Amino acid sequence: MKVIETKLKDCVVIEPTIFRDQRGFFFESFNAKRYEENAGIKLNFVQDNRSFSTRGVLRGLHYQKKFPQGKLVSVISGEVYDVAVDLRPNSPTFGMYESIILSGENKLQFYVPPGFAHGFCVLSEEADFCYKCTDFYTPGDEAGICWDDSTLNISWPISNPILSDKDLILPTLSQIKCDLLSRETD
Ligand SMILES: Cc1cn([C@H]2C[C@H](O)[C@@H](COP(=O)(O)OP(=O)(O)O[C@H]3O[C@@H](C)C(=O)[C@@H](O)[C@H]3O)O2)c(=O)[nH]c1=O
Repeated sequence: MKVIETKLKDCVVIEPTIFRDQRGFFFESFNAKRYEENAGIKLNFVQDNRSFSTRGVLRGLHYQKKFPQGKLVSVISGEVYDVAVDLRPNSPTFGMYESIILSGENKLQFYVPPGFAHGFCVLSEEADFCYKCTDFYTPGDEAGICWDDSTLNISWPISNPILSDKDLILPTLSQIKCDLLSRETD
């Protein structure tokens, strides 16, 4: 496996080693020992998620407040533009984002640490998306930032995305900044 650093502290891209033969391919999509030794991912994953979306769907940018989730995300089939935003107030890269194209073809994985917001938009006709989480989904703890926040200025490759009702009314980063800072001192 190859681990590629990003400009955001602790957020890495993983290129798994793919074994191909006449039958097709094989790869380890997770291995606790290797992912800790090579990519520094020490937290245990406790929940696996899968979502299916069609072209133009944008999910995000989501995070959990009291129970932050680290996410190891990848695409089984299709192609997405995936985004992580550093929301850790004490981080040198607070408020910055990283993006990557994930696809069934490139088989890349993106590790989005706890304390980040995460989202993606679908570039193919359909996308089958999967991710492991380091904490459980906690209804009521969910939060988000609007995808088109001008401060973040994310270079989304689509316009007029299809959003959930919940994602249509998310606040901006500046609107949640006080909340993030107050939680840091709790
Ligand atoms: C995220 C999640 C949702 N649900 C339920 C709640 C709801 O009825 C339905 C759809 O939920 P959502 O609209 O929040 O799904 P979605 O918009 O796909 O939310 C996900 O977006 C991506 C970008 C992430 O990073 C994830 O952490 C998660 O926030 O599924 C669970 O049961 N468990 C979960 O872990």
